[in-house]
Amino acid sequence: MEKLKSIIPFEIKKKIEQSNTKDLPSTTSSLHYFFANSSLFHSMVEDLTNPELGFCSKNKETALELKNKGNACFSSSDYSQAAHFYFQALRVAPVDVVDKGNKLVAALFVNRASSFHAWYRRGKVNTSLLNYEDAICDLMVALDFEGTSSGKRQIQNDLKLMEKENQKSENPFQELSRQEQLVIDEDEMPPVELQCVSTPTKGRGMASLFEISSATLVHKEEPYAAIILKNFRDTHCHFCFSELPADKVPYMYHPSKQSGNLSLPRDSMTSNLEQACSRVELKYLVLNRKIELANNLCQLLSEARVGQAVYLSGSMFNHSCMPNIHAYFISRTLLIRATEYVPGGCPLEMSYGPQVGQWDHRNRQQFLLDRYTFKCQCNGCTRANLPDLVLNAFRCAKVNCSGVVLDDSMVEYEKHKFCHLPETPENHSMEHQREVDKLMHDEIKNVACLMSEHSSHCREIQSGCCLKCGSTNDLKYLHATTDEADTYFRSLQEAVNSNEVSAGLLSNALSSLNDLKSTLHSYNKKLAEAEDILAEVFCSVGEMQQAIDHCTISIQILKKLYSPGHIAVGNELVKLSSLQLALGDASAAVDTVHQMNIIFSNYYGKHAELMFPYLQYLKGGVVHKLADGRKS
Ligand SMILES: C[S@@+](CC[C@H](N)C(=O)[O-])C[C@H]1O[C@@H](n2cnc3c(N)ncnc32)[C@H](O)[C@@H]1O
Repeated sequence: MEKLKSIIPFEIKKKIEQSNTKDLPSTTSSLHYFFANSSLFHSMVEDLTNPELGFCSKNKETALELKNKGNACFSSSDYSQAAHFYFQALRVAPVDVVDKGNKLVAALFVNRASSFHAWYRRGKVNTSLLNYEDAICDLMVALDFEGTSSGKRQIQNDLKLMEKENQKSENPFQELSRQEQLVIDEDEMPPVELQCVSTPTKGRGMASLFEISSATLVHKEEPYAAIILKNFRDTHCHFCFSELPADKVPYMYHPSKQSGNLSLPRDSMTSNLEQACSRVELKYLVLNRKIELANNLCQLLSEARVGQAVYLSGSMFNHSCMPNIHAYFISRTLLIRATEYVPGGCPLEMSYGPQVGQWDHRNRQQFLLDRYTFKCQCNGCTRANLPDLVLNAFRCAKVNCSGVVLDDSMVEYEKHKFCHLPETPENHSMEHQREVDKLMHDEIKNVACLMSEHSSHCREIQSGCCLKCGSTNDLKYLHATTDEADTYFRSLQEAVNSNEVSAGLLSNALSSLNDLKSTLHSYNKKLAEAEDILAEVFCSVGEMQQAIDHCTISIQILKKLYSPGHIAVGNELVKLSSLQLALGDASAAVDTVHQMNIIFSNYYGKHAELMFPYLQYLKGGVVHKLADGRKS
């Protein structure tokens, strides 16, 4: 009947829908005219009126014959045909006929149900043999035949699972995600039970009752829901978010690739690096490529945002601009690791983006307000800390004074933190942690002792006034000098990007570096950036020792701005070690790779090399160079 309904033309259906009783003669005659010319209609009428098969014509012999045909088909596993014969038999079987001691109609119903169940059973067997496509077909038939709603639900659930499995087996990247899963499964489980606690300024947050040592995995979670971002739909697996191998990616124009958001694929990076590391000649081209590689490697360290997901427990961790935990993903799994020793009961807080040492206080606050609509109340934003004091600071003009000089806007942002100096952590049980904190405290004293020793004085602190000795500095001159130096470095950076560095530009930049050193505080981030650009330039012209010297100074400043064990320092150490390897200084490279290893392990534990395979090549490069050195 449904088949018949489906062939009625749209116009007639519409006419019938919009009709009322007055239109009945016209609508029925249209229908009649249509069916009179339909062969399907005539064959159905014939079928229904055939005295042999008609509903009203019951015939014991025909029913038994059809039943036997059904049984034969059932025995040869042709369940579809068997069900068809049982169905036909039921139409003609008289209700009161008894066959082999049972009512024929009841037996036919049971047989028909058995042939439907046989579909279901065969579907299950196909599933266990991993023949998902066949299994799905079997279950679809079983679903059609199943009469009870609970049975239907059961089959529908089975079908859903089956379709998932089938998609996975079709996905070429499934193997890799399974491997990744193995790495995670074999790894340590979080040893600490975390607690959701209430905080005075940030709502609920997460903490551990017991102390946690650095590098400990504190949390692991699968997403509640996840979705891949539009730009990555053609290049990444929609389930595990991993990048598809190049030959599985359909070629097409990708705006994201054009704008450089997606870095080079990891595989090509590592093989290039491997090649580069194994070369002995220090040709300019090779060196140039190497620093390029190092730069690209560092870009790779900042993970591309491929998808978005909701993690129910993960979303309970609050933000801090001075985080003590680090979150990363392997496939869809969220992993959170402590990056420093955390005393029991202390909140576990990650960075939602900005960090002390990376951005100044004002930019961090603005970012968090714009992106997440909250005013940050973390320790980094409410208490004095060294990086915020020095990041953009000028140096005091007085000879041998290490104090910082702030301009108006820096003073405005720092002023309300002045009276909140970092507390000396008496309750910290770990010796190491106490020393780190003490060092930081001493450093603040060193650059801003007026504010740390006389908290009442802090409120009156003026821009241009050295926070250590109180002497006044000419802010106009300091700004003008650094602005001019900035322009030279910007030109140099542009020349590096377009491969057009000239001797003139380099010499201007070197004298500008001196200007910056004489005006900026020695931990100012601009100095680190200037040193970094110079390292790149010297590398590109093959002056490796100079490149290493500038890179080393940049790292020293970053260690003050962040902390010696911060991942930002680790990224720079990647560069330094590849420069040292290029120069053939194996023993220096050993030390750098060792430091780098500690940092990456702290942030990523056993997953460091899985996340950044090139770490292996840097280690391998060191081993090669050491072996070469022993031979010669
Ligand atoms: C992902 S939720 C964290 C859990 C949240 N505290 C709760 O009670 O459900 C992020 C929200 O926590 C609060 N929050 C997190 N870190 C904060 C911080 N450093 N300062 C102020 N509020 C913060 C903000 O309200 C923010 O929108």
